[in-house]
Amino acid sequence: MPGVTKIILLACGSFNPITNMHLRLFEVARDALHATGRYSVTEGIISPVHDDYGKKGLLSSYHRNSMAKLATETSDWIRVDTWESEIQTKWSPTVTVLRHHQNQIECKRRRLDSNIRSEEEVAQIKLLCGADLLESFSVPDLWKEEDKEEIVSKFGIVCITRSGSDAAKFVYESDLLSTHSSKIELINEWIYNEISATKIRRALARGQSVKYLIPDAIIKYIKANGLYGSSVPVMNK
Ligand SMILES: Nc1ncnc2c1ncn2[C@@H]1O[C@H](COP(=O)(O)OP(=O)(O)OP(=O)(O)O)[C@@H](O)[C@H]1O
Ligand SMILES: O=C(O)c1ccc[n+]([C@@H]2O[C@H](COP(=O)([O-])O)[C@@H](O)[C@H]2O)c1
Repeated sequence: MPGVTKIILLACGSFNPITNMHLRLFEVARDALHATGRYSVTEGIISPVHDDYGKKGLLSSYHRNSMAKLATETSDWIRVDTWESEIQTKWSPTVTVLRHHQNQIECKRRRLDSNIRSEEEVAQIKLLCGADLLESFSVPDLWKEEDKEEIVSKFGIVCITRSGSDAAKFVYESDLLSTHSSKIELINEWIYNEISATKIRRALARGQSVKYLIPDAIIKYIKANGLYGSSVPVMNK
């Protein structure tokens, strides 16, 4: 459609484990982007971080990817991509992951070129994140300046505002982000909740229920593999 930009949303993170909140980010983003009439979201990609990221308590990418794949089984547009966590031999900066996926799209298009009308535009990868990830841009020495610049100016960011954060103020106060504010979509999640992977891990370690917070298939996987300090309940043995 003329004037409508095709978008692929890429979410990077630990996904340790993936929660309903992570999946919800994609749905909220797609609805809001479509409502603008300017974008068509064609795909969502979840890219769990490499084990070398070294965050405390980070489970192996094997398990994190398996759970994310189970969680996306019922989606017809969100998928898990393991290039970052399994093909790479070390942690990759987020800009490298974005570049990889943009290249993939462009290579695929070249392969299909004869079947595609030349004026048809190629889909653009955008970083999908929560406000906490955007706000981590201000943590000293965490992100390289040139990476932040490339992420926001070349790819663009779709940020879902998490309760208690003030993403608009954060963009205003950052020279880099406000210069490129046309490349940043801030989307309000009105039906917000406080599900976080940290709280899920904590509940599991305490033997508390996480039903309705993460998909049932993942609860089953976690229990079956004894992850996060959970154990198989006696009656289910
Ligand atoms: N409740 C939430 N609202 C909005 N965005 C969220 C929320 N929870 C996570 N995200 C976003 O999901 C993406 C991946 O999250 P990630 O797994 O790294 O963090 P997390 O769920 O906060 O995990 P942890 O609790 O282990 O730090 C990030 O962009 C993060 O900002
Ligand atoms: O590219 C960077 O410099 C960079 C710096 C800090 C974090 N990231 C990415 O941001 C994500 C943060 O995940 P988490 O679980 O620490 O919130 C993860 O995918 C990291 O690879 C990326």
